[in-house]
Amino acid sequence: MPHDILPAENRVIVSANWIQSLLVDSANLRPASRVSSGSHHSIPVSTNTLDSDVIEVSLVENLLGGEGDLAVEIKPKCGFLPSLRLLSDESRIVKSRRCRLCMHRLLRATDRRRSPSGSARNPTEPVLCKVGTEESGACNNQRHHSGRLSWDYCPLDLYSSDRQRRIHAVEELYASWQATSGEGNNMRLFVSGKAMRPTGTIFDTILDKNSIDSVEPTITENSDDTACDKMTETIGMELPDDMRDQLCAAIVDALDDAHVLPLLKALQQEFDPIGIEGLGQRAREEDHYSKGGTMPAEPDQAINNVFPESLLADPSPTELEAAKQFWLASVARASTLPVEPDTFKTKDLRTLLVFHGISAIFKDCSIIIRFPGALRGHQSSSLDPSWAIDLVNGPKAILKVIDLDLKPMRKANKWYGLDDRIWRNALQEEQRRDCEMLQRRCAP
Ligand SMILES: O=P(O)(O)O[C@@H]1[C@@H](OP(=O)(O)O)[C@H](OP(=O)(O)O)[C@H](O)[C@H](OP(=O)(O)O)[C@H]1OP(=O)(O)O
Ligand SMILES: Nc1ncnc2c1ncn2[C@@H]1O[C@H](COP(=O)(O)OP(=O)(O)OP(=O)(O)O)[C@@H](O)[C@H]1O
Repeated sequence: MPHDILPAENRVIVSANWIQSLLVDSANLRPASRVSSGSHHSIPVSTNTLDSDVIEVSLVENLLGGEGDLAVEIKPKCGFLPSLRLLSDESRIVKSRRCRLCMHRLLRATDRRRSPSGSARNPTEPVLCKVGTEESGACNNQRHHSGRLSWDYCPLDLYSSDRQRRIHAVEELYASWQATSGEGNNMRLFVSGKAMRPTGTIFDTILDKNSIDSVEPTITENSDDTACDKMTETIGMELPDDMRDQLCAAIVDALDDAHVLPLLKALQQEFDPIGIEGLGQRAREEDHYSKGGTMPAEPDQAINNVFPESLLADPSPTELEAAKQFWLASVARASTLPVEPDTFKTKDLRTLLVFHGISAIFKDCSIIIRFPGALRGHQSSSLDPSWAIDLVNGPKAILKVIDLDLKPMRKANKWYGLDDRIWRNALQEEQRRDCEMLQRRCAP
């Protein structure tokens, strides 16, 4: 990543006691399920470190800005379709036409529908993207412009070379902000450094879920779930259409100026040549061959531990350096095409898993775009009715990429299992919908 799109960072020495009390005080801001799921590396303060009085920490610039600044955080997610040759006959049916995020959103909707209270809370069903080819990018989403209870943000739109599709993607991200009452993670808006909700209410911090819940009683009490689980029927004030359009266009301009999306997509794709499904298949093959057997015609259904523990240590500095050299070599080739999947037959499974973990970082990172001084007539404690966004006369937007920390390798089995659930559900949903359509057509 070029340094100019990374947050400025300084190493500073602070009191270990102070860090410890900060950790304790902030502990309950983090959703319990996220703490217990073990999805993160442990808090980087070892017992040893706390034995000394001081500790070196990383101080990162506040990207949200201050008084009068408007900031937007977006999480673009995965922007490409997997190589079809390496998919099973069944998964190819959906993975060739649906992007991962749209299928995941559908899985969440299915899970909600099946949960006892889910359907009542979420009257809408998200729309699946349906792509033609990735190149033509004929993303055939059904568009929702009137109601903002649902959204159909598709990353393939955002990463597309067609500006209209990029604009549409950002509009749908904005719709996700509205439909999730500002609690979704695909788009967040900040005014003078404070998280904003569609009602126009400004909160001290979006991490303070308690204050959000107390102000907005329709938010589910289960406040540690993911974006889609937060869909409620509550929609408050939204920006006037002209301001919203101005904002969406300015976001696309900032993304384009920084050339950040093609870079993210290249990193995602280059390090994920065969997909988690292909990696699982390879692991099964290696397991069978090492036991002297032959592969069964159908892959077994034991999806939870497809990768053995021995392959899941976190990457060593040597492995990370090798990955960096691999990336630099592919940049030097200056090819716009990803490395052919066949090339990876020579790479061992461990290397491919490390690569996959690196790809996962870029599929899950976020971008903060700040428009300095964009808010005219804005007071920090309230939204003055006369406030307006001026994205034309202010200084240039500042864009930075965040959340680029390494994913723990032990998540690989989870990634495999989730991918399996995601595509199987999409397949079932397609079949169910086809079946319903047929029934409607055939009804006397
Ligand atoms: O698997 P996904 O696509 O659901 O991504 C997870 C994210 O869910 P999302 O779909 O963006 O709402 C999830 O986002 P939230 O915490 O739900 O906002 C995390 O970013 C998670 O990564 P990590 O455990 O924090 O390292 C992400 O997990 P990884 O797959 O990146 O490991
Ligand atoms: N430099 C920054 N300036 C302002 N806000 C930031 C900055 N870095 C992160 N944030 C905010 O904090 C949130 C969490 O940061 P980040 O995603 O990097 O941490 P994390 O440990 O991965 O948390 P989580 O698991 O909840 O995503 C971001 O979504 C963003 O809103």
